[in-house]
Amino acid sequence: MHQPLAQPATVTPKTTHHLTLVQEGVFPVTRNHRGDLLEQCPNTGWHHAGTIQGEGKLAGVPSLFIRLAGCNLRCMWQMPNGEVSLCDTAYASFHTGQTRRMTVDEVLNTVRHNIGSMRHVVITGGEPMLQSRSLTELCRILKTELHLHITMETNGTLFDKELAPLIDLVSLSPKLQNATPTPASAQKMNMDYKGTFAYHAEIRKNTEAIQQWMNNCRVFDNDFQLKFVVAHPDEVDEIKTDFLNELTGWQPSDILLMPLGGNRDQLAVNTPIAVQLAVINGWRFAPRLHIDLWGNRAGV
Ligand SMILES: Nc1nc2[nH]cc(C(=O)O)c2c(=O)[nH]1
Ligand code: SF4
Ligand SMILES: [Mg+2]
Repeated sequence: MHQPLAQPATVTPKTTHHLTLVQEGVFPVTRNHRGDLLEQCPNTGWHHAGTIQGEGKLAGVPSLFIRLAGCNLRCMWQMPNGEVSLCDTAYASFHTGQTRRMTVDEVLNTVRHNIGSMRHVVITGGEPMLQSRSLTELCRILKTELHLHITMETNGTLFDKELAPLIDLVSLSPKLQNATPTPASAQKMNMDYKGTFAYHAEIRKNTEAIQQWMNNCRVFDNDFQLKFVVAHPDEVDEIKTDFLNELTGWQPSDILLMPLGGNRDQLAVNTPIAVQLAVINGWRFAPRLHIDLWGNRAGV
């Protein structure tokens, strides 16, 4: 059962902004923003808060996650075997029926009551940059008062110069052509191809915004990673031509290949492909440890 440990005091409001999160909001947690113990244990199945970062340069590092709702893209991948793989967090990006509005103070207090010995928070989505003004207020306090390391996962289509200095590791995950819905893939998922899907191809690539993030990292001594989802060897040509050749100031160790797949079966197919392509090009392979551990469960 939960240990009756002394809890940090809930801090009185100092902030003014709100954030729109998914239902689980800050995860995995055992206490709410007031410090009360929750009845249910987190989706990890553990009786304590926290998980490990499953992806990227900091894979394996104990972390708390903050998942914001809404995304400016609607990704859908056609696997080489014809299967369609939807965004692994579609409930956060475009099936956002159940969201949760919290004040920045409520988010901060939830972090305070659950952070324990962890030193890392990961802000993810959906696309967190759609709420960059509120995020700036949140991150300023996460850094100045809680002294936490902040990773932000973003699709790299948007930049914000106020927020950038506050992000210790910006995890840029630009989307390749393979992520754009097609009439056939949308139909397979019983979704309407029209409307926002049509914008995917237009807005998914913004190398100016990516370069601004990378330049800011150099100025403020922060780090970045360029994380590409792959399922097919041809995608490496596109990564080089459309992204790496247009960008300056990266090293091979900043380029990560992550296998396409939101569940264990899809990952099992695409992991050997991503590993081989990483080895051939001198880049890194990025696992998805949370999917290995918990499958496609949310809030882990
Ligand atoms: N443990 C864990 N690691 C993660 N790394 C990136 C995640 C994401 O969904 O953005 C994620 C996630 O949802 N859980
Ligand atoms: S950009 Fe990321 S969060 Fe948004 S739809 Fe694509 S995979 Fe999902
Ligand atoms: Mg993700």
